[in-house]
Amino acid sequence: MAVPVTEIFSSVQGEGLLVGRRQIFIRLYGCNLRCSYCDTVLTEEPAFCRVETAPGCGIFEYLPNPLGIEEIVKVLEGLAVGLHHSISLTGGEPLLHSNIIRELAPALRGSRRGIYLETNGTLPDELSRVIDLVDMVAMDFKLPSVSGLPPLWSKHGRFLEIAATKETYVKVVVAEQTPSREIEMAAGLIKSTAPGVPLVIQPLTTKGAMGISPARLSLLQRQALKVLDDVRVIPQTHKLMGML
Ligand SMILES: C[S@@+](CC[C@H](N)C(=O)[O-])C[C@H]1O[C@@H](n2cnc3c(N)ncnc32)[C@H](O)[C@@H]1O
Ligand SMILES: Nc1nc2[nH]cc(C(=O)O)c2c(=O)[nH]1
Ligand code: SF4
Ligand SMILES: [Mg+2]
Repeated sequence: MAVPVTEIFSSVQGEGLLVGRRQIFIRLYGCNLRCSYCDTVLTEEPAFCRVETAPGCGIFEYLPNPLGIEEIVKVLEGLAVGLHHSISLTGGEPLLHSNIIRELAPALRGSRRGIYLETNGTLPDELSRVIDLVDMVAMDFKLPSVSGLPPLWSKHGRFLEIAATKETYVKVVVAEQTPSREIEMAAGLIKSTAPGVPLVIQPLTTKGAMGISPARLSLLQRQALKVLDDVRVIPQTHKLMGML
């Protein structure tokens, strides 16, 4: 199986409910969306996958794309997979490659808690093909005010129904211009679909700084707490630490 991979590295999960956990990140190439704020997406498939030779050293080796599954497993062994909480499948949008994940996931053994899928929450049919093979799902709801995308609520709703059969949470990236009604929509959709699922409000990061004032952030959390029990505000902590 040929896997187009942007990078593989060992780091500390910087976002969401698993913040602080050690993970190996496998970043698959390609995305079905173009969020205006995206810190990651590439327009062209990279000729090489970069692999940090030791965590945090900033020195990379380059493996020609696409990679084979055995090659990925060897990289994981080199990164001491057994010391890691979990393996993050991210991107881009990893679910663009649901057929690859069906072969790859069973080979990704040796972490302590299995596979963590980081996804934009818009490809429910693809999720249903791999949900039995992953252990945790971190899904975004894309808010039009920040993403610049059209509303995606019905896709997010169908996706959350499937994700909620596993350990999951919803993340929304917010900025100063995010209106209360978008947070209310997000909270309301969780409440009506899978009411126990936590909501993480993640401030937009631009040029290393937060794209929202403390007052606005606090207001958005209070709005969501009127609807849901578990609403947390967590910034992108890996960027504060200068980690990958
Ligand atoms: C790069 S995406 C990859 C996974 C998937 N495509 C998605 O959007 O969830 C990982 C996470 O980073 C978030 N993100 C990307 N750029 C960001 C930024 N500038 N500030 C805050 N969060 C950002 C996304 O919203 C998403 O939650
Ligand atoms: N440390 C760290 N944590 C992360 N959480 C989500 C990330 C992503 O880009 O998917 C990410 C990332 O790129 N690095
Ligand atoms: S869905 Fe994720 S990877 Fe794709 S553009 Fe949006 S933030 Fe970037
Ligand atoms: Mg990232």
